[in-house]
Amino acid sequence: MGERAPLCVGIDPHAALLTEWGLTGNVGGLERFTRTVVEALADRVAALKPQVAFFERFGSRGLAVLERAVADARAAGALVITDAKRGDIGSTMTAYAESFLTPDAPLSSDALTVSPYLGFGSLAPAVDLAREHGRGLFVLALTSNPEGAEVQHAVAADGRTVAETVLDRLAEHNFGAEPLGSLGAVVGATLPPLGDPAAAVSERALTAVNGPLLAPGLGAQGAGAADLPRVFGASLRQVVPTVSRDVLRAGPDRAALRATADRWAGEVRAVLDGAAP
Ligand SMILES: O=c1ccn([C@@H]2O[C@H](COP(=O)(O)O)[C@@H](O)[C@H]2O)c(=O)[nH]1
Repeated sequence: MGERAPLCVGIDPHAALLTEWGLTGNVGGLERFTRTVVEALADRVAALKPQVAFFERFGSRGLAVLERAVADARAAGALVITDAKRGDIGSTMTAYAESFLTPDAPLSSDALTVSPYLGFGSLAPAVDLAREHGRGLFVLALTSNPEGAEVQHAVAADGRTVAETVLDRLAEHNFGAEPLGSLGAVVGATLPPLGDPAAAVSERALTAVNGPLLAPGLGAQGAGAADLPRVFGASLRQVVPTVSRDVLRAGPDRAALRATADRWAGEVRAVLDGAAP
């Protein structure tokens, strides 16, 4: 991740955070919050991850704030991973992919989170468009929330968990790419350690993805940097650690936002450096 902090910070303007920052709970507050985060962090962290839900809540004016944030963050050199978790039948998936992955789209992003739970093949239009335009996807495999297990831990006829099936499909797409392919997975940092009977994927499957592993769950959801080696094992070098509320709570002071992001960056760097090939 170069000179930038090896960290993705989420832009999640929760109603409670707007209040904590002394902002009004309207689109004006949303805009102030979002602009502050982008101005404080877009020049120092590897990636910013706006959570679309918090912008959609305000309708078209919220989406206008999101558009500007995406453009400003990219202009400042941060990668923008738009967290929209899109997934639908293939023909509709094309429209979702065009909304986030084509260069001229108002919400044109470096990467998009997508859901494979209408079948991995339904994501084909997004895969094709990401390839065509040099963008990335993060496919939900093992999410950080405990409820995800009832779907993602289910065992298919061949003995693999559903999550492992998703990882294996990504591995097919990224096979041979160097240093890594652009199709990644979402794998929560909150998961049980590899080898634990409750872990639904193997170290082999994670490593074989040969693409980035977006790891939410740090901070507010309880995971820490020290958990990453236990959860990811040999795939640690692929991990993109991501944190939202734990950094955002430091605002609205820009220096405090930067200091908190720097602290997280230091902690994850210490762990990731140990995994460098
Ligand atoms: O498995 C997942 C996938 C996505 N998320 C999203 O990441 C952030 C986490 O926010 P925190 O404040 O750091 O808990 C949020 O936007 C989620 O929708 C996730 O948590 N887990």
